[in-house]
Amino acid sequence: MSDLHHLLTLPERPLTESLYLPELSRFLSAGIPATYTLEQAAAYEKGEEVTEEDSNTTPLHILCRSLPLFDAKATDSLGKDEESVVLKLMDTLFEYGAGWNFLDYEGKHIGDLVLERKYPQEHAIYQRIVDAGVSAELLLRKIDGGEIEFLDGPEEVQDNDESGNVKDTEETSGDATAADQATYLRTELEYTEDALVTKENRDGVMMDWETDIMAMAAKSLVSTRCSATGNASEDEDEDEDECVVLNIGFGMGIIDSFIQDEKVTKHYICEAHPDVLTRMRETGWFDKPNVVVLEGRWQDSLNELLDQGNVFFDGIYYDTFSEHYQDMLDLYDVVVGLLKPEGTFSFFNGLGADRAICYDVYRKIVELDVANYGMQCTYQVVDLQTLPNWSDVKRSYFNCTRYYHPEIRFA
Ligand SMILES: C[S@@+](CC[C@H](N)C(=O)[O-])C[C@H]1O[C@@H](n2cnc3c(N)ncnc32)[C@H](O)[C@@H]1O
Repeated sequence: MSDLHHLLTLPERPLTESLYLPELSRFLSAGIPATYTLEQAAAYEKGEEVTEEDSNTTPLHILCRSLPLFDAKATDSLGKDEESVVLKLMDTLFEYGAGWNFLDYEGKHIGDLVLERKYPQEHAIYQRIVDAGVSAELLLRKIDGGEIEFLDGPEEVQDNDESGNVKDTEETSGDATAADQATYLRTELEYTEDALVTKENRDGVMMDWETDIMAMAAKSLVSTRCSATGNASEDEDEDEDECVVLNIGFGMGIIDSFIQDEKVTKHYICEAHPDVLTRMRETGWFDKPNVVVLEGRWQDSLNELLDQGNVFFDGIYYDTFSEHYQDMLDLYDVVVGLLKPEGTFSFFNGLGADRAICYDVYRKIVELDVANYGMQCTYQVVDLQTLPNWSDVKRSYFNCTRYYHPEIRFA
């Protein structure tokens, strides 16, 4: 282990600035990279080369792994002064270019390690990593000139990892359905008892563990205007009190059934996949008196509605498949044009949900992005009672125990 790495094992307590900070700065200003990994140090000692496949146990990993367990009552837990030293060490490492998104020799992210040491997600040390992630992602966007390579997952992608229902940005060999919309729309789908999957690859397009989330989302969409208890359509002034809702992505129709329970005046459903549209025909969705089905991709149908200029929504929900965060950014442009001033926009939030830290980074990114449109995003945080069972689908797309349900409204 190099001296830099040893320093970050926090060998001496209590942690003080004078004990740690000048020493760390000395190493880094002497040219040791803040990303210098244990693997590189080991290879150097043996006179070997580090291969690309090697893991990346960075100085930040060593620091996070070495934190005392968080326990407010324990005598050896971090005091406030020590916490501030740790934050300064992190700041220094980030200033010198430490990456926030590497996986160490156990496939762990620095965020995972802090949580493993029992620090709560609200803790300043964990939040420092979130902030680093947000800054890095926003910077990457600028550097890429708008080509967003957004949180494809940390540097090494494990089996079974995938970002959520903007359902992934990671392409895997021989399977582009989750990554490429055109491929997905040509792919045959199959409805099973509790899921909608791609027939050949068994990619989960929609699964019924999301039912409680869909119920909550349906309530949000009608929250400012109407609900089953206060049926707006029976009011005298139709225009004033009508409640018009749009759902983008039918899937298993779970949210649409909940929306129907709310007795909305008009319920638009936008769906692009031919197999799903067939299912909707077979199950009577085209015949429901208050349902308008917009066939085709939202990118086409919703722009037509915008051009029409006479349909506005109290609630808009977005939950598609094989789209990327860039698509959501495009959608914000449409949402601001179609949402009524007091309306609610929400979406299935699987953004970065293959890992708690990435999920927390996305949580903030969305807040910042919608703020650019004069909108505010608030989250209901829900402890998931039913965790997904991935045995029948190829890859999981949600690995967190808490769900952040977004409600976005004009501020
Ligand atoms: C995850 S499912 C939606 C599940 C739904 N929320 C439910 O409660 O069952 C995603 C759906 O979005 C549809 N979809 C994907 N891309 C789309 C697009 N660009 N426009 C419209 N629908 C799309 C898919 O065909 C699929 O039916």
